[in-house]
Amino acid sequence: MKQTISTWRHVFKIDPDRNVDDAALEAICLSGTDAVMIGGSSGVTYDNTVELLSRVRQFEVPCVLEVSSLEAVVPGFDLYMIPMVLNTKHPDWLIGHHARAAHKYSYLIPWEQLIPEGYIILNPDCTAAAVSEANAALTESEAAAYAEIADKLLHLPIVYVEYSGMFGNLDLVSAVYRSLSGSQLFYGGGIKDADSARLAAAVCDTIVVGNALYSDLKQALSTVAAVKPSRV
Ligand SMILES: CC(C)=CCC/C(C)=C/CC/C(C)=C/CC/C(C)=C/CC/C(C)=C/CC/C(C)=C/CC/C(C)=C/COP(=O)(O)OP(=O)(O)O
Ligand SMILES: O=P(O)(O)OC[C@@H](O)CO
Ligand SMILES: [Mg+2]
Repeated sequence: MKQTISTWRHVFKIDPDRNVDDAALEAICLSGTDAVMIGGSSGVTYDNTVELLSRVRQFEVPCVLEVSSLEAVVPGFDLYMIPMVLNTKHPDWLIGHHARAAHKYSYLIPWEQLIPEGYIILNPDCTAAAVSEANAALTESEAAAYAEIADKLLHLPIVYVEYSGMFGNLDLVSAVYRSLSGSQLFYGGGIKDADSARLAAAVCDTIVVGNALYSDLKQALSTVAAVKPSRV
């Protein structure tokens, strides 16, 4: 299925390292979300990714893999989102792992299905920040400067402001949004209900909802209608 991400307003991110029962997965996939993204920053394996993909594939919703580990790249997704951490202290997380992947597997890589994401990680306590050695202590204008480089110099299709596990500083997100002219802004972190979804959606293009699926599914599902026009 040919995918376009530019119309996405809402994405659910599900973690292969966490349990989701069949009823919950059905509700997520039939919720009207624009896409299901499979990913996590730890405990993601080939086996748990294949298993989750095959369960999601019972439904029509677009399903994309956010690659965080080379060992867990599984064929059969609609798209592969490739995080590049802009505010890392170590070049491995910006481009080093990626270059090693290309060096080893270039002939296997379906390049037209890969979409790079310029990550700006801002919750110092999340696993993704620890794994990728992110400098999460950025001011509003510093974060906007990273975004501007991603957009105007690197021409990345996505800038992803990541507050995984906490609701972010929306003044900062808004400053990032204003600095972009071409990149699509994804925001994720601490969206748990319709109100927080609406607030975040006002300052980005696409919201990503993850943890709330595991803490209060009903409230998490309500984030879809909060940001997407209702279907007739
Ligand atoms: C046919 C086919 C598909 C063949 C395969 C071809 C192939 C090998 C393709 C790979 C191409 C490629 C360039 C891969 C990149 C490899 C790689 C390892 C890149 C590094 C990615 C990265 C920067 C990871 C750091 C952590 C991070 C930013 C993860 C993003 C996801 C994220 C933030 C999840 C949130 O995690 P969660 O657990 O929910 O939350 P916490 O952090 O709070 O715990
Ligand atoms: O899990 P939450 O806090 O909703 O964040 C969503 C996503 O940005 C995580 O990568
Ligand atoms: Mg995780």
